[in-house]
This record gives sequence, C-alpha cells and structure tokens, in this order.
Amino acid sequence: MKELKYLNKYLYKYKGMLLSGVLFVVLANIFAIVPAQMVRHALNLVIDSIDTYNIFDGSSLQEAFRSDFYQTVFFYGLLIVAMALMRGVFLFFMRQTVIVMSRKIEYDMKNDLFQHYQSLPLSFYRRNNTGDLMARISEDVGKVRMYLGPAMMYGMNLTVSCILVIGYMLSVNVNLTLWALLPLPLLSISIYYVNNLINKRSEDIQESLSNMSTFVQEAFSGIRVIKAFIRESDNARMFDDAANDYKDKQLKLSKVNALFYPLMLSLIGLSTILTVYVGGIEVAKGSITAGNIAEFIMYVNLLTWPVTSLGWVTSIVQRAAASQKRINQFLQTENDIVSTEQLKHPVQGSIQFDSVSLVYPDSGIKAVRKVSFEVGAGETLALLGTTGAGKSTIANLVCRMYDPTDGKVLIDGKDIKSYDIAHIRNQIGYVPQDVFLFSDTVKNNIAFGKNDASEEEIIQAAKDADLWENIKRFDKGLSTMVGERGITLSGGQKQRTSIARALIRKPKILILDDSLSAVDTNTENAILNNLKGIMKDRTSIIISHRVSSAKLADKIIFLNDGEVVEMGSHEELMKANGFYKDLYEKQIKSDVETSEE
Ligand SMILES: Nc1ncnc2c1ncn2[C@@H]1O[C@H](COP(=O)(O)OP(=O)(O)OP(=O)(O)O)[C@@H](O)[C@H]1O
Repeated sequence: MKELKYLNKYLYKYKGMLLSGVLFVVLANIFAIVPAQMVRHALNLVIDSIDTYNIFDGSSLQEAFRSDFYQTVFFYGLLIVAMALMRGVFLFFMRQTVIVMSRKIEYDMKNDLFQHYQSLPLSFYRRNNTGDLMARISEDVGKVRMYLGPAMMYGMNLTVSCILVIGYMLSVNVNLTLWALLPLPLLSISIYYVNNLINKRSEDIQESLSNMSTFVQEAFSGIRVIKAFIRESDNARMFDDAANDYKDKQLKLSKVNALFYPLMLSLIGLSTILTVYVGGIEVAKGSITAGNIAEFIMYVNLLTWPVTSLGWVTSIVQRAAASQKRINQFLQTENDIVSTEQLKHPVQGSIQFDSVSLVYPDSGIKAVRKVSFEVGAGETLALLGTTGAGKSTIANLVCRMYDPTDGKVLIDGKDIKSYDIAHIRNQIGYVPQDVFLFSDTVKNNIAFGKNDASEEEIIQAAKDADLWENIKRFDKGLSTMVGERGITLSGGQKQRTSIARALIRKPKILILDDSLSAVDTNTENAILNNLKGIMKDRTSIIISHRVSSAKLADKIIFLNDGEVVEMGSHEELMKANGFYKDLYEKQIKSDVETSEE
C-alpha cells in the first residue's frame, strides 16, 4: 500500500474538494438516518392512535381525532420526502466533489507521466515497449483513479454510515443490532471474492481483446504482404480463433456477474428476516416498539450498499496499489543524459570524437570502439561502412541520444555534456534512417522542424530537398495529407520530406542518416548540390552505403565492426587501395552495368 503514498501530493493539492466531499458524505448520511427515525415515530403513532380512536367510538370527538391524526401522519410524510430530497442534494454534491477531484488528479497524473516519459533518454524506449508505456499512462492511471474517486467516496461513506447507523442501532437495542448485522460481514467477504473473480476474468478479456486488436492492426498494416502471399484464408482462421477465445472469456465473466446480485439479495433478505424475527421477540418482551423493527429494516438497507462496497473497495485499492507500483517504476527512472554546465553559447559546428566507445546499455552491444576523428565547422564528413558497423551510433552520439561509455565527444572543442541539451539539439538537423511522418499535411510535417515557419521557408526547404516539384503535382499541394490518413508517398518522397524538415531549421550541424537511399542518383546529386549552398559554413555528416553520396565530402570515414578502418578524402582513400576503393569500384561497375541494361 505504501505505493499509494505518492498520491498524497495530489490529494493535498485538491484538499478543499476532498474535505467538502467528507462533509457532504456526513450530511447525506444524517439525512438518511433521520427519516428512519421518522418512520419509527409515524408507525408508533399509528399503532397507538388506533387504540385511542377505538376508545372514542360513536362519539363526535372521533371525527376530530381522525382529522388530527391524518394531519400528523401527512406532516411526517412531508418531512420524510423533504429529507430524502436533501439527501439527494448532498449525494449529488458528494459525487461532484470526490469524483470530480479524482478526474482532475487523473488529468494531472497523465500530464506528469507524459512529461516524465518525454524527459527520459532513448535507452528507456528501447528497454520498454510502446504497449507498456501506453498501458501505464491509460489503464494503470485509470485504476488509480478508481481508488481516488469511487473507492475513496464509498470508503468515506462506509465509515461514516457505519459509525452513525451502527452507533444509533446499538443505543436502541444491542441484541437486535447484533442479529440484524450478522449476515453483513459475510456479504462483504463474498463480494470481495466475487469481485476479484470478476476482475480476473475482465483482465483475461482485456488481454484477449488486445491480442485481437494487435492481430487486426497487423493484418491491415501488412495487407500488402498478406495479399501477395495469398494468406487471407489463414488470416481469417486465425482471426476466428482469436474471436472465439474472446467470446469464451466473455461468457465466463457473464457467469460470475450473474452470481453477484442473487448473492447480495439473499444475504440482505436473511438480514431482514432476522431483524423481523428477533425484533418480534424483543417487542413481545416490551424492550422495543414495533416502530423500531421498521426503523431497523431501513438501517439494514442503508448499510447494505456500504458493506457490499467494502469488498469492492478493498479490491480496487489492491489493484490501484499494483498499478501505482508500475507507474512509480517509470517515475523513478531517471534521465541519465544531463547537462553538466548548461552552456548555451552559439555553436560553430566543429565536431571531435576523442577515442569514443559505446556499449549500448540495453543490449550490451559494443557499437563503436575507440573512434577518433575531427570535422571542422563548415566541413562535410561522410560515414561509410558495412551494415551494423556503427554509423548510426555516431549520429546518436552527436545528437546526444547516448553518452559514450569511454572517450569524449566535443563540439567546438567543449565536451558535449557541458552544453544545455535542448540548445545543442536545436543546432542539429537530424534526418533519421527510419523516416517518420506524422498523420498531417506535408506542410506541417516540414514545418515541424521550425517553430512559426513561414510559407516561404517551407517552400524553400521543399525546394532544397528536391521535393517541391512533387508537391506541386499533388492536388492539394502543401495541404496534402500524408501518413496513415493521407496519400501514400513513395519511399524517396518520404525521405525528402524528412530532409526538408531538417533543412528548414538551418542547422549548424546536419546529419543525414542513410537519407538518400531511396532516391535515384540524379535526385541524390541534386540534393547534394543544394546542400553545398545551404551548408556553407555549416557542418554536415552524411551516412550512406553509396560512394556517390560520399565522394564529395571533405573527409570520408570507413567503419567496420565499430572501428575506423580508413579515413581521408576521396582522392586519399582511392590511393590507399583499401575498403573504400574496393567499394567504389564495385559500385561504379554495377552502376555502369545497370545503365547498359
Ligand atoms: N539503440 C540501440 N540499442 C541497442 N543496440 C543498438 C541500438 N542501435 C544500434 N544498435 C546495435 O549497434 C550496432 C551498430 O548499429 P548501427 O545502427 O550504428 O549500425 P549502422 O552502421 O548504422 O548499420 P546500418 O547501415 O545497417 O544502418 C548494431 O549491432 C545494432 O544492433
């Protein structure tokens, strides 16, 4: 339960609502108890009045007595109705304070959690899958809200009504109270077990539903592969299995649900029978009146829901504690990528790697080993190498997504760790290997790179990325929707949109991570030529598998298995007769062959 202590800060923030909630719970309970006493008075009055009425039999006073009697009973009736109304009003306010408070805390928690998520380094996202991140911000926060709202409200109601009602019942007759309340603990315990069973089965259903959704989502997003491999009927059978599993689990839950009300009603019925039976004996003994029996039946009814809710509240609290534990695990994860000096001075763009090694914390893979190089401000560096050689890792280190395990990355001669992180990332235009476009317009996807980008800037960026001609041909031009809800862009168009997004911010350091792989050599040349103009006095890192992207660079680094195996300009590396020359000749040869075909 200590996990739930984390929530105290939110309860403190909304203490006004919480305290008013308690007040309304007390008032609602008072207005529930007093009518029961009215019923006792009214019933006793009726019983007593019948005898008196009979005494006046035949006399004219009988009529006057009768109208007096009616008036008094009517008055009691009015009082009971008025109190029921008052109770309704306070119940309304009780919900309006406690439940509203829980929704506000839910909102705050989701925001806090989302902000915390965003502050965490990339390694956190590698360790935890998206489904888990989403589950904690939606389902787990939802379960915690159930504790802060309904559980807290019913918990308060239970405490207040037990103290008031049982206290009053005991003051009337201890023996009758004990008998009347006897079945209630049983009710509470059985509801606790039934409820746990319901929760367990609901979770099974949730899991089955999420399996089904994942299956459907994959089937739709992979529809091209499914159709090409003619796997539709297999898929339909697999869906049928998943749907069947879901149906079976739903039926199992319905069975337990069907048990809930009969169980509750039979135990309440037992309580009423005991009250009437033991109450009757007490009336015969003369220790209580008949009105007390009616009053006690009302009390038992008043206690039924709070006592039932005890089992329910207990299981909600347990589940909320488990959820909060999961949430706390993420909240306690700290960002280890922090700035040491928060430097914010302007950056020229020179980059130096000083014997840098990186072992990825999540996979333990040694991605780069003792890498050293220098690129002056305004120069272009090309990174070539086999797949998995560590090229993207170098980009990750320049963007400070990871810190080196050994060695130093320096920007303008200063350790990258001393810069303010947002400041340094603001100077970088990064085009990642796996292009990601938002389900939005082309315009907004490009403008994402720069706050308040003007239309002219967007068009210029699109021109620089050699995308403008394509956009002009779209029916809606810049307003064309892309991503899931929009048109399907070709691989090359996507890459160029991503390049335009990086170029629009006029970065001091531009990193293209295999960003020209899906464009033809002409487009590649056009973009690289544009870059020469734009990146004058700025630093570029071009990661590629193609020598055509690399040969114009001031410096070329050839990586193999995390190590620098060659470094120099195109001319120098051609003379070296090593990996680069080998790759160059193979690619030039295959280009010639392709053009001859
Ligand atoms: N975020 C990460 N967490 C853990 N391991 C990683 C991560 N990124 C890359 N790796 C591993 O580090 C090694 C180097 O990967 P990297 O992406 O730097 O290679 P690359 O040269 O860019 O390859 P490619 O040309 O195929 O893109 C690989 O073995 C890869 O599996």
